[in-house]
Amino acid sequence: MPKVAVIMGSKNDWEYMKDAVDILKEFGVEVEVRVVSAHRTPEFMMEFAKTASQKGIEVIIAGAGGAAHLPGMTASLTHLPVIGVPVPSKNLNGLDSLLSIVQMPYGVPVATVAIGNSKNAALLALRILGIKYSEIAERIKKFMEDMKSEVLNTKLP
Ligand SMILES: Nc1c(C(=O)O)ncn1[C@@H]1O[C@H](COP(=O)(O)O)[C@@H](O)[C@H]1O
Repeated sequence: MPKVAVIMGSKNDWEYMKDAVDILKEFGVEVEVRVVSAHRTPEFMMEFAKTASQKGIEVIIAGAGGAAHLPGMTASLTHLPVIGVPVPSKNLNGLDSLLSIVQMPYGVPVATVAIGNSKNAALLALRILGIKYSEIAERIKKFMEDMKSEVLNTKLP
């Protein structure tokens, strides 16, 4: 069974990260969900990132707000693909989170989605898994077809 980790810097990020977990589960993916913080639990973050692959995790989605170091630090400690979700912050509405996550130096990529868009993080993780798991690729294709039909059949007043 494919396995994805969804980690976040604080329990307060859950409201933004929940959608990713729901979508992954809907597609039959096993999800490990945890609060992990590069700032508040640095040793645990290191252990989590270093052992993720051995535990069968294939993609990591990391959400964080403000000085959002979690996705980048995680990516520096594992070869697995890391998708960063900039969580909306109180004072700067997530622009700080976005810039913290997206501006990674050469050699340590983090695939960054839009502010608060954990749904796209899940869909990107599924596309990555689809390379290995053909049933997931087929479901993503169907999802795209359904979305297309919905848009084409939209009736405006
Ligand atoms: N950005 C990070 C990291 C990290 O990057 O390691 N750890 C916590 N945080 C963020 O701090 C914000 C406020 O957290 P609290 O609401 O718990 O004070 C959250 O959005 C969290 O992601």
